[in-house]
Amino acid sequence: MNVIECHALIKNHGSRKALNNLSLTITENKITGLIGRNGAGKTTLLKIIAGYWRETAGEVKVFSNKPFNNLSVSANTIFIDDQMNFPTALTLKQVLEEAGNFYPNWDMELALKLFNYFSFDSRQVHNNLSKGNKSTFNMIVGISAHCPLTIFDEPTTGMDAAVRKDFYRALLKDYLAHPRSIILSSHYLDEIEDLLEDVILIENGEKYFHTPIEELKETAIGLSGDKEIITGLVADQDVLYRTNGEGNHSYSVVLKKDLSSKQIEKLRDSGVEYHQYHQTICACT
Ligand SMILES: Nc1ncnc2c1ncn2[C@@H]1O[C@H](COP(=O)(O)OP(=O)(O)OP(=O)(O)O)[C@@H](O)[C@H]1O
Repeated sequence: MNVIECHALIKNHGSRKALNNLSLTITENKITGLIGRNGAGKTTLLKIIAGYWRETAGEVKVFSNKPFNNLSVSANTIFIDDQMNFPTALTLKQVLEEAGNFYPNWDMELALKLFNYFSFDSRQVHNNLSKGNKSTFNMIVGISAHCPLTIFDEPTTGMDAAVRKDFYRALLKDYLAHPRSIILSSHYLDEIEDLLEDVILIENGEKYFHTPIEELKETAIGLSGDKEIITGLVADQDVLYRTNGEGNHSYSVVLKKDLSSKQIEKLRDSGVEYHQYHQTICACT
């Protein structure tokens, strides 16, 4: 079943085009990574999918409904980011208790387990938490809600490396027990690649590729350097993504990995940089 369908989606923020004719389909019960550099349009896309923002043009369907201001979509969706606010009069523990009234699949046992594991104090209030602890608490809400569509927009802001690792482990463990549709946006594919089934790369509001992660791992390499040399080298290759910065030496491509060792040697001799796929994508940030 398709959980999300976007067709020719456009979103303008004033004169700025944040999404530009973007089409994609996400099927149910998958963890999908949404990758792109700053300003690529990730948050805009996710807020439209979550029903917070209305598209300028094109079509978006979530659970077969237009998501903007739609009660059925919001009952089945949770959107976690670092701007989340909770009532200031409630302690963290009370927030977890109240969440059970909002989310029909709320797993209080899991919420309390994670709450204790990450050493939260039940009397604390959300407003007074550090940036990293806010993200950690938000993530506990996001996982424990067991929403059919769970969206994490840059969920690890401020978390240190150990907590990020624990979060990804907790998310994967819970997803395996309770499969659902999860979208995880990040600048860093290498950090989340072990969780993902599919990856979507967007750039300048457009989709560059949407592919199973295993396929990407097996088949992709990145090249960057002189545009003319690279264009000549990849003329007969299956290019997944290309970006054309300013000047001759900022051209990058991600392509299917069927270069011979001779070709790779030639690349290095000609000054073209050769990377594993994720290093090139991460370098976009
Ligand atoms: N509320 C807004 N008003 C005006 N412009 C906006 C607004 N939100 C986003 N934009 C613009 O839309 C474009 C896409 O921004 P968006 O936040 O969706 O990108 P992103 O990929 O999530 O970036 P980041 O990784 O930095 O969070 C950017 O050019 C941004 O400046």
